[in-house]
Amino acid sequence: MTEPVIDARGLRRDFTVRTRIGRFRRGVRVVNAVAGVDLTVERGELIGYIGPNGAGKSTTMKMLTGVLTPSGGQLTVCGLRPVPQRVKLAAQIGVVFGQRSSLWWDLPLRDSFALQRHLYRTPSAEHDTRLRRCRDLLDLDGFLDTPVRQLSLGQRMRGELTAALLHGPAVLFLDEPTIGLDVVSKRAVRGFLADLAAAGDTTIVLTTHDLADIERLCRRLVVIDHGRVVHDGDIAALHARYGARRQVVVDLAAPLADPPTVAGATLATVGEDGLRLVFRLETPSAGALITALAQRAEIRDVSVVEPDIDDVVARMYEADRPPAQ
Ligand SMILES: Nc1ncnc2c1ncn2[C@@H]1O[C@H](COP(=O)(O)OP(=O)(O)OP(=O)(O)O)[C@@H](O)[C@H]1O
Repeated sequence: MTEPVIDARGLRRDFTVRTRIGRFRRGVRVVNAVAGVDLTVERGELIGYIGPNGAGKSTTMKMLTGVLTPSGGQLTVCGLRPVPQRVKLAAQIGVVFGQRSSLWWDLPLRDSFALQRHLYRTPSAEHDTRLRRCRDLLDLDGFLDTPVRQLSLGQRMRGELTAALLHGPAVLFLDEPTIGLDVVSKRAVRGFLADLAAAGDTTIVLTTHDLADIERLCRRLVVIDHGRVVHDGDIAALHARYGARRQVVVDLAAPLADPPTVAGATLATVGEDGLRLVFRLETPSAGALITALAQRAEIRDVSVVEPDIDDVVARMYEADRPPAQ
């Protein structure tokens, strides 16, 4: 068996934070930002690394990319120890962190990419092939000659993704790559990542709060909360385990005095005019509910609303918390 691309055992990172106690005294408090994470990622996998604010996602990403030294545990990425072997690791990984740019602000994208090639000493033919592919798939040609500071956020993000891939990394780390992007750029970025994942050569670790990113891209979700992994599996298993409910929104032609009771569906709200009913589904299928309603009333429209990932995470959070004393 080949070695996993990412292998973390009991990975920890603490921060010591100064606090004020009363008016004059000061104390220190230790924050266990990452509190013993086990994570194994095989070559070619795409994982979603998700969790509520402050869960420890960015801290983990910083350790995986060699920016932060772990406080404990064992960690290898591409067989390397990220901090001591940071220079070697840089050749193996690509990083897109929303707040930081790897592009030169005053240069056109085209020149940033050329500099990138020199920095990484990428052979021209390889560089040109990869750039050609990114130009096509991310539709870069309209703004290749525009200075980076004049690009829209969506254009810049497409440029950042290209820059992260031109040296042919084995692993791509993406922190919120679609946050704040316009619809066209979001679609371009998601489509591009889906293709990259399907090709199977690049391992991708993605943190995001965007449900559409997760549903479109992540077969495997690793959920972290309070610095610990609380779920590692697919999205269906997550929904099943934490009982997030889909909703069925039904618009009727006329109000219905006494909506039918159907096993597996609970009437959650009725619109003010009585024309819109919202049901919470306990079972995977909305079929029985729609059939029962259609026998009693004229249905104008039906839509099924998937549970929000934040909702799932919130439930998970409640489930793991000890009951209030
Ligand atoms: N440099 C630091 N000094 C002190 N505490 C820190 C530092 N960096 C992170 N923390 C704390 O560690 C915990 C985890 O933070 P982290 O940024 O990793 O969370 P996150 O899951 O990425 O959150 P978000 O979704 O809001 O970006 C938080 O309680 C945060 O306040």
